[in-house]
Amino acid sequence: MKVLKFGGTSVGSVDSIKTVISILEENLSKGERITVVFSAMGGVTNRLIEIGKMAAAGNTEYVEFLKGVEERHFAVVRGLIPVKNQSSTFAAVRGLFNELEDILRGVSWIRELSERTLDLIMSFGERLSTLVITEILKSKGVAAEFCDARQVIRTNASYGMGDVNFEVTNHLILEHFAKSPALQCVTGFIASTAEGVTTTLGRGGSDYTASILGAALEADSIEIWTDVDGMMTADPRKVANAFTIPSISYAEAMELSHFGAKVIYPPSLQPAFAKNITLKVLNTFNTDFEGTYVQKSANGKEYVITGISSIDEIALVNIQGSGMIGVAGISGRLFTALSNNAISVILISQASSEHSICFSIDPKNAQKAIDVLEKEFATEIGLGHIDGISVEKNLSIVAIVGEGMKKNTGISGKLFSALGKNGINVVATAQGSSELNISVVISKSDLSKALNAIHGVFFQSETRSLNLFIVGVGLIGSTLIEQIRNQTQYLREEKLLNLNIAGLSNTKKMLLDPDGIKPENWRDRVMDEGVKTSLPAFVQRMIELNLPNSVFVDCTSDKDIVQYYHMLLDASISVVTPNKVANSGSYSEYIALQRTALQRGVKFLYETNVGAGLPIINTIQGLMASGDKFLKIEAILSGTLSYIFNNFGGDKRFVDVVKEAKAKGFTEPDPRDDLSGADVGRKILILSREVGVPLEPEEVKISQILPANCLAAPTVDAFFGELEISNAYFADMQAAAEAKGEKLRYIATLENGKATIELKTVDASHPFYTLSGSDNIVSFTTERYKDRPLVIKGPGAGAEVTASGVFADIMSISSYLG
Ligand SMILES: NC(=O)C1=CN([C@@H]2O[C@H](COP(=O)(O)OP(=O)(O)OC[C@H]3O[C@@H](n4cnc5c(N)ncnc54)[C@H](OP(=O)(O)O)[C@@H]3O)[C@@H](O)[C@H]2O)C=CC1
Ligand SMILES: N[C@@H](CC=O)C(=O)O
Ligand code: NA
Repeated sequence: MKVLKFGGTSVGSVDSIKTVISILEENLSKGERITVVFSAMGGVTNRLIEIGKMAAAGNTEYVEFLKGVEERHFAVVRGLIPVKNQSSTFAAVRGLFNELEDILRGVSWIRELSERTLDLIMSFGERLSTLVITEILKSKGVAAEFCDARQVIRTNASYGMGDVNFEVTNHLILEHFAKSPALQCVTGFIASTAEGVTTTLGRGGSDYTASILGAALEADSIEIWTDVDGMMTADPRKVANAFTIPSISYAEAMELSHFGAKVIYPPSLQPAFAKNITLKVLNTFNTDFEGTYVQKSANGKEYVITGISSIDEIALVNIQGSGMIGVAGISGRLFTALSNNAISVILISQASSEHSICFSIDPKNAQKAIDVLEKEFATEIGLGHIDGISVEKNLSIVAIVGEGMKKNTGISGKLFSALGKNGINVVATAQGSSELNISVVISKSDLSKALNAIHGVFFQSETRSLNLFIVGVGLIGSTLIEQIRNQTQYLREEKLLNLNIAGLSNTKKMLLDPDGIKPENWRDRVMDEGVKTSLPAFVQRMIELNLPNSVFVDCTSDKDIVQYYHMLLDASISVVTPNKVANSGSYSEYIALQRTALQRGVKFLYETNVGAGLPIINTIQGLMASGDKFLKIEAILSGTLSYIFNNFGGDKRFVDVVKEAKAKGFTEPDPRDDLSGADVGRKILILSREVGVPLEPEEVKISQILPANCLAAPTVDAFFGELEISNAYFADMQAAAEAKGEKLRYIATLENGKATIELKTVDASHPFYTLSGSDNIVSFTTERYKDRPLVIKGPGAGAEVTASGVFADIMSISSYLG
């Protein structure tokens, strides 16, 4: 035998009632013994309260409102009962409305709406819906019977939330059901006193009715039919990845619902839980879905936590003072005073120093709480034993819930690390010794970010998102987007990672979309929907969006963009860049960025600053972290110059090889940066800093390979013009080297704290002789690699290798964020 309860939305319209009827028919066709409880049609209870208040205020417009309610019920009768059977139901419905009209007239005469009268007014909602549905079932030949719960559920006279007398109630239920073999259609939410006065069951009322019936009748299960797919791991309006919890324990359901999950109200299901009855939360609008099973203990737990719940808005009250330390009874007095004034406390936290106690409450009680406590502790405040009482608003609570936390280590670590890595400050925290719940108080503006970040780390088999904001969609930026496009499926399937491009910009247009810009059509979207670029606006919007796991990717060579890095890192947003500007400015700037990233617990990654995708920076950082000491670095760090010296000669003019290098994507956006040695200068400067030599840019000694006329060229076009007329200069240089059987190499060296860059010729015995294409080569002589240096060699420029280095940095942030 089972009890089914249908909520307001399930019985809210002709269509939804049709579904309800088919669910009932299916049960009956299987020979199930069932009892059904109905809520009022969706919105009707609130409407009746409104109408009652209007009547009490003498506002006669309530009559119109009441007509609207009546029409909704008539529409159901017309829609679902055959014409020949309609008149008796219309008459019965009308009869109830006549009664209600009389009551409301009385209310409007005496201008008074007591809780007792309001309970009576509200009772019409369930009486009407249940009456109509019973008649529909009867018209379909089902042996159904209307059961007014006031006949079987007894409460005391606490109007608004009657206290159930279970002894009498259970007896009445058993008696009624013993003599009524027909399908009982029971009004939810309502009950009566022993004197027959109508009462209601308070929050979660119809669920309570189902639970009381289920427990009394020892049902096998209770089905709560609602309008969502069961209980979810988090509020789906805030966490797009939230999913239905298949199985949950009573205790977990209690904890989750305490913090806002409104699907069911488990305290009202206590009678069923006490009898160990399985509860199923099912969706009337998705009947095939399994829903959530609520049982004594949940089965087949896949995750260590069961769900995350939250309260959007709370106030945190803090009371502190040295006079509280070691003094017994302070908290007793505090909470008694609050309770005497009906201020309910949501969370409490006290440090073991006993210097302060903080607790959270509904913000609407904040002032009252202060007044109450200032009065209670007036003497202590006067004597200075208590400093005072402060209140902080605009806060939210997030709680992770689950029996899996019990005696399992690392869970709070995981929670706080997810918050920390996303720059979310924890204002207060509480964990009960039941280990069922860890709650944190955070700023309200971080709520959605916190929920998503926590959901991502605890429910790892779901796809996590990394939100990318890419500025610079030229050669490297656009290649990166293409690589992301090609990897989307692999990352989703194999790494459960969704790279969400949430922002894009070039110098002309920018587009931010937290829902994502697809790599397939980003050009069109930026063109069509983009607005005029403003970097400050881009960065500000990013910070405002406050998305979890955000990464800023700078694929420009812009000098001014760097000023935003600090702001971004400070807002706990990681930065990835191939742009060398930030790390090759002043040493203090370089160090400041490293420190900010470290302090904020986010990443600033720039592997492609040197040698494009070759693992040069990572190798140095690994060696440094493990305590190695660098004695010497010798390197070819320009893909462009490497390519030029590997391909120049014969009948190829120097200028043409430079143009080829540019066309192959090896050069800087301005190729003068490569040929002037500036780019290599920046790279050896960055390497110096990475190995602990704090050089300034002007300390790098660069010997020029360009003649003065090329260096002086004011524009890129003019520069190419000067290269054309200087061909003999380069040809002579090359010929001289060839004559010796040697090759030209532009070599950067760091030794004894000094960085130099020189054009040298190397013979066949030199390790740098055999380079080809755009190869870079770096030779590290360290204390551990002293006799034979550690050498890294390979293509050190080009769109694909650079973009893939940027991609790898992005992936390492994804692993870091967990
Ligand atoms: N090529 C290579 O092998 C390597 C390159 N790098 C570095 O990669 C970076 C990008 O190089 P590359 O792709 O060739 O350069 P491109 O000139 O092709 O692209 C630069 C992009 O940045 C945009 N941009 C520039 N300034 C701004 C700004 N202030 N606001 C918004 N957008 C801006 C440009 O917009 P618009 O299109 O409107 O001009 C363009 O989309 C450089 O820093 C380079 O040093 C690093 C390692 C290797
Ligand atoms: N222009 C650079 C690209 C990589 O940083 C080079 O040629 O090496
Ligand atoms: Na690199």
